Amino acid sequence: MRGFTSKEACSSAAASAAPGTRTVARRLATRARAKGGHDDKKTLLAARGANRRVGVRSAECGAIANPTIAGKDVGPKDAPLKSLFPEEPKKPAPGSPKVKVAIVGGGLAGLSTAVELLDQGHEVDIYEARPWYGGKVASYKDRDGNHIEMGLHVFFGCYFNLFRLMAKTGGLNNLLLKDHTHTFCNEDGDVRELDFRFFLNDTKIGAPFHGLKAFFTTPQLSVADKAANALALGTSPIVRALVDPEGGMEDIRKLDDISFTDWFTSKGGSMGSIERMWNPIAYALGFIDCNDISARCMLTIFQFFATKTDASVLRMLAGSPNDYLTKPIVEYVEKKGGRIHLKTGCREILYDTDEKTGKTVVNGLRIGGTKVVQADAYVAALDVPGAKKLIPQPWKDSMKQFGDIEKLVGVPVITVQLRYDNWVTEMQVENSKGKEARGIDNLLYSADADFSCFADLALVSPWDYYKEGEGSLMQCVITPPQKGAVSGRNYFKMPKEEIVKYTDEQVRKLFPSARKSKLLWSSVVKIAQSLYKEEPGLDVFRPDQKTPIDNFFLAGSYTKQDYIDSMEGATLSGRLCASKIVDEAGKLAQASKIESEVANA
Ligand SMILES: Cc1cc2nc3c(=O)[nH]c(=O)nc-3n(C[C@H](O)[C@H](O)[C@H](O)COP(=O)(O)OP(=O)(O)OC[C@H]3O[C@@H](n4cnc5c(N)ncnc54)[C@H](O)[C@@H]3O)c2cc1C
Repeated sequence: MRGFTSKEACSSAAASAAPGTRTVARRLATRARAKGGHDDKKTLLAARGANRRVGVRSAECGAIANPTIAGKDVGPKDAPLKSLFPEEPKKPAPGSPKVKVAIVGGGLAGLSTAVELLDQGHEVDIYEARPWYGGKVASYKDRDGNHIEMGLHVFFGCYFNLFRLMAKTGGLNNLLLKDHTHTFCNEDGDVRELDFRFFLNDTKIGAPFHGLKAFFTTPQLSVADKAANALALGTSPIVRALVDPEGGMEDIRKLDDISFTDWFTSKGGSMGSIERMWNPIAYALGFIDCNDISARCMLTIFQFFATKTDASVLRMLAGSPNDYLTKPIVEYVEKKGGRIHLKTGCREILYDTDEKTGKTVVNGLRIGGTKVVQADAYVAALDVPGAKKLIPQPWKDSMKQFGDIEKLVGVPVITVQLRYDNWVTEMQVENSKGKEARGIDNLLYSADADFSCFADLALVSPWDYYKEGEGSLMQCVITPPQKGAVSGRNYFKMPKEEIVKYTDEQVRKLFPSARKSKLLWSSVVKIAQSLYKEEPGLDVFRPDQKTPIDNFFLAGSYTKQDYIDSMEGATLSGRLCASKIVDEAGKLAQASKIESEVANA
């Protein structure tokens, strides 16, 4: 019936420790809120400590706490590949040229670009179309004070660039460590783990052995599927990556033309593993299934999981993305003199093309209605639909790098929040102490629902989402929303009430405790084009951050970088973009014609 089969004794310790400590954390956090939000630092810090204790207890019973995630310790030595963690920029020499940079887009990529440029002493303005910053990782409060998120965000242990950014801007302690397991929820409370916790005589056993242990012991796959899995992954570039990570990645890049299903089954992998394990993971990574996702995308992640012990550990924000992820970054930008202009979308890129040389130079951005702003360098830190719309058609027609962007598409996704009066993931877990109730404080996957990944925000991110007297706040990511993974329903066309009805029905199908619970509140966020669709053959069309136009650059998770479309990819793209601007600063300053911001009628 149920999971947690490996290490019952360990589950028992976690079960007895976690709810207790969580309750303390919740009470303290609630008290802090009651005392006027987040101003009562002492109480909040106490809550923070209580939450950390959940991680500490978990570590004692086998989950891997990552002691290197502590600001100063995050560095290239931890990154799986050189290409994933650019060198730290050198301190600018006195008198080195400074440039003024206009960044369009206030998502993580735009913010990351801004932080890097400001740290190098350059001047930055960010122009964001929406009334809030953060892009796809944004959240805002509705009229009743509920935090509405663009999507459920999970942090893998290999987010070295994002951890570096969060450490720099003071937000790293806002991440809560989860048990080192990946949890699959099947119908009727049948929860099964892929358990990376591996200790022999109290010695932590790391990569690749913890991964092998996880895959060979998981009850989510049959013995036959495990054997087929071993055959397929055992002949993959991951094996090369174990001794030669850069070489392994080279081989993985070559697998962009084939879907994960085609590659995996050609190597002897079974459809059983695809259906019960890899599809939910593919949906969580790229919002598409294994038939649609490229083998490169999946194997990139597997490589990190296989070669770095803590790459597969999950962390989640202590509260809403706005308060605990983007706000510290924005405050850092503003403290360093950067300016963020919200509700200030860029309508048009203004440029001149020399008829003789064919050379194009950007000379301004049309912002809002009629205002024009000028800078030495311009960055489009946009999502795929935003970039397609803003980049001038003549550029797409004449410069391949811009034309290629038209070949990329965004995938739709729907995020549903459901607030219950009870703890819906609470399970009767049987272990050496008997039966006890346990809520699941981690990211959850399911092959039995139209939402393939989800979490109880009241447990995983309690500082904003735990509410005294109420229960779970399930945040469910419906992928693919045009043909629900299990039901085939077209959610995108449905009104909100119907989406909520079907999502709630499926929560009840998965968790028996949900069947006794009352749905109190719900919200639905639809994004028609979110991540770029990582289907076979498209990686080659991702544009570099440097473009054929000397004073125009690109950033964004969809641009060329060795990570998948993600928060880490967006942050990395910002670092790459900033370093390319810094490299060109002398030329850009010399070529600059701007004197001040001009307003044109
Ligand atoms: C539902 C969901 C769940 C996700 N879960 C995870 C996860 O668990 N882990 C993970 O790592 N990643 C996750 N992601 C992916 C992650 O959120 C993105 O990869 C990342 O945030 C992209 O950042 P970006 O800055 O490149 O793009 P965006 O966040 O899209 O930012 C682009 C910005 O440009 C602005 N803009 C567009 N046009 C204009 C214009 N003309 N003028 C001014 N501004 C403009 C937009 O308003 C937006 O703010 C998830 C995404 C979604 C949608």
